[in-house]
Amino acid sequence: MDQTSQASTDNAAQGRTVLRNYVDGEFLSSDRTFLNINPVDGSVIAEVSEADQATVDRAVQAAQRALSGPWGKLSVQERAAMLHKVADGIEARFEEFVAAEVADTGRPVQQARTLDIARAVANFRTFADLAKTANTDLYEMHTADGAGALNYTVRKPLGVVGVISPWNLPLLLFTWKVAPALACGNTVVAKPSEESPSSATLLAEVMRDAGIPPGVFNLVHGFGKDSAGEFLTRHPGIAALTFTGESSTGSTIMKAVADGVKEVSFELGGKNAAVVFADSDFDAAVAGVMRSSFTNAGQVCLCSERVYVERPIFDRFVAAMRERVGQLKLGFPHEDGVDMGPLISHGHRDKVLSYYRLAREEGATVVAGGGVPRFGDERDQGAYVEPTIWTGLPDTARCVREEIFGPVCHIAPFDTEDEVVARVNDSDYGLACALWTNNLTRAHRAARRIHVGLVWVNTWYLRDLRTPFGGVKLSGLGREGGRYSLDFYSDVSNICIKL
Ligand SMILES: O=C(O)C(=O)/C=C/C=C/O
Repeated sequence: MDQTSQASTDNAAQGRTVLRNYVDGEFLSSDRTFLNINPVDGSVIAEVSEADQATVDRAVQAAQRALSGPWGKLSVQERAAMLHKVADGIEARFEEFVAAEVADTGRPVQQARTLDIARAVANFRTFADLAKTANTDLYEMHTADGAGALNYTVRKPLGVVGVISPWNLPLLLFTWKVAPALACGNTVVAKPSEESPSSATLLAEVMRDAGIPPGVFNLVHGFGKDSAGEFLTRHPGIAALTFTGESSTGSTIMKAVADGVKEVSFELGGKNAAVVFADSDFDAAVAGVMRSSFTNAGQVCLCSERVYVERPIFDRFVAAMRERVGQLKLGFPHEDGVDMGPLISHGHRDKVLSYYRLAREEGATVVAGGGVPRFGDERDQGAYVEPTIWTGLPDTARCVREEIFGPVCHIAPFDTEDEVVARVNDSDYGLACALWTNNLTRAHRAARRIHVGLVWVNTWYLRDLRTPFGGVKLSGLGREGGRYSLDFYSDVSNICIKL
């Protein structure tokens, strides 16, 4: 491992950029690298230095030391001020972060600007301020001797927090975890997805330049078996682990941390429903379901892959969706008005296309899409798929029950509220649901009956960062957001004083 002060270097021999790990304030290359591929055209963006067990050990040890260094002595106000400086640093290099995110994912530049990087800044600022202003509990207690007792709660750092984040909203989700973990006084060893390492690596430079002390924030790259993610999960020096990704991986991580009885926060998969009642604002519902089905090429854990439409408007709704899907512009990230980019990788595209084939085998009517677009240029080497709509499948179909994580939805009619609530709840997942209705009483009633962590009514993915975020069943464990993050990233202790 050679140590340098820069997040990346040029591999002159190959003419490639090499992304580094960041451990104890130093950027480390390694003799093992993997390729980071641009999903727009299949080109190589960079080589990524893979962190071996020794590097992960070094990172955890540095993070442990940092807890008792200057970082551990900061007041919450001083910590918050540093996190605001990190947010300032992201803003100062905003376009570099946009470019990094777009290179790794091929998403429209407009989305990277208005969602991904903007939310990274918001995540740091929100949790810096929440940590400063959050209250804790105090209970005055009556006692038999009449003197009473006082109970008050204190939040203390957990220690070293392990972060494993996904490729679908890379910097948004990476900072959704790193920001509160640091705001609560912890130190962090974080592993971004191998599919989207660039923005997290750039963040390491911003952390260093903002004055975050060495060892407080550490970044390790890797993927697959026997790699940084596993080393991190199993490491005895990790006090808690937060993970966003597939449910099956979450289950594997849970087994790995079980012996150490570590705290885990999981934001996992979903097979989310959108429910459109006949009394909804039709155009708003069409626009909303287009967003919730095709945003980020359907690669958001909150996307609607199941759409239920009340029968009187079913045919009209399907026709409107078919027309709108035909108008979606698939293109290069920098093109004006582009709605959708490629999937994250050829591997993920193979998975989505396997469901496109399965749907036909299960008897779906392919209302729109169902294949691979042909551009006649370098995008044909990318990972694009057509946005797709199905109808006609039974609720038991695999395409209606399994998470596909692509730009696709199945639309089915329903007749009564009781029926659709039961069908929405008939799922192994329970993350999010979007309801479209102008009947206020029904909105409240149905929202409470649906077994998920997040319900949106007449909107989708409208986020107040103070609210709890997470799912039930296979969609996850725990809640993050607002004080829920403060409670997860802290040891909460009660102190009882006898008066
Ligand atoms: O918006 C958020 O804070 C969030 O966690 C989004 C998660 C999306 C997962 O695919």
